[in-house]
Amino acid sequence: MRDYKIVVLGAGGVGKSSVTVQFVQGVYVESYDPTIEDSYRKQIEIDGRACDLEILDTAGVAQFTAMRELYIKSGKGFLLVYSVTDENSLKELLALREQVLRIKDTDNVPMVLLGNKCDLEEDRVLSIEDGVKVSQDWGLVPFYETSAMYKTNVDEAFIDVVRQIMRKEAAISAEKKQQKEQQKKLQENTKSPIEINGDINKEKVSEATTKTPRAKQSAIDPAKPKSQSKCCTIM
Ligand SMILES: Nc1nc2c(ncn2[C@@H]2O[C@H](COP(=O)(O)OP(=O)(O)OP(=O)(O)O)[C@@H](O)[C@H]2O)c(=O)[nH]1
Repeated sequence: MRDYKIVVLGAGGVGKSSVTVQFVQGVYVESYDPTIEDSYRKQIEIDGRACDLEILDTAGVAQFTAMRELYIKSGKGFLLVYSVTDENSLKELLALREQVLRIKDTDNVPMVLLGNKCDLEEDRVLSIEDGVKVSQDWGLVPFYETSAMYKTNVDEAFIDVVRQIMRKEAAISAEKKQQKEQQKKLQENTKSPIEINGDINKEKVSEATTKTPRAKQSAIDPAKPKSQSKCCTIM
């Protein structure tokens, strides 16, 4: 079973805990209790592979965000959550994504963008198009409008990020394998024929052995031309 560490990030009150608890336990948390840090585990089969997910529900409110950098360092995949009822929560995500890319030191980080509370149509201030626009600006990061309350797109979002991690890990191990093979080929090519082929080795050794006396002879025979003696010395 493989381990997948997923980190849920976003502003305070957007529904990070609700989305996480709905995915892990299948229940909706109505009350609001600002998170400091909660860790959940869930075992799930994705594409025929058993996965052990460790999900870190992080703090959104400013006074609890000191540990964020550490969470990001340890995370393999990220759920970036905003609320469709809160314009600022989407703006906050822009800075959060930058922080993730900076800490990970790559643009290729498994992540999904979640516009949560999509059931609250009357309070909505951000449209689907607003989310799509951000997803496009981020290089087509998968985007889901979710409702933790109705479990809309919640499983889909988590499974998407795990699949991204799987693809990334597969690509990295394929690249490592290719590099090893290239290195092996390079080493073989730089070896002399004597080292590569045992038979050649024997042949060369016996040839060299049988030729050595002649070489010595020609070297001490002043009657032989110089070019011939050089040839024998090389062997
Ligand atoms: N209608 C509706 N309410 C939601 C949804 N998701 C969360 N809520 C409510 O929004 C409030 C905040 O949800 P939380 O899940 O605690 O938010 P959070 O992002 O974890 O908040 P912090 O821990 O402070 O960062 C709670 O009262 C939830 O019941 C949703 O999809 N629809």
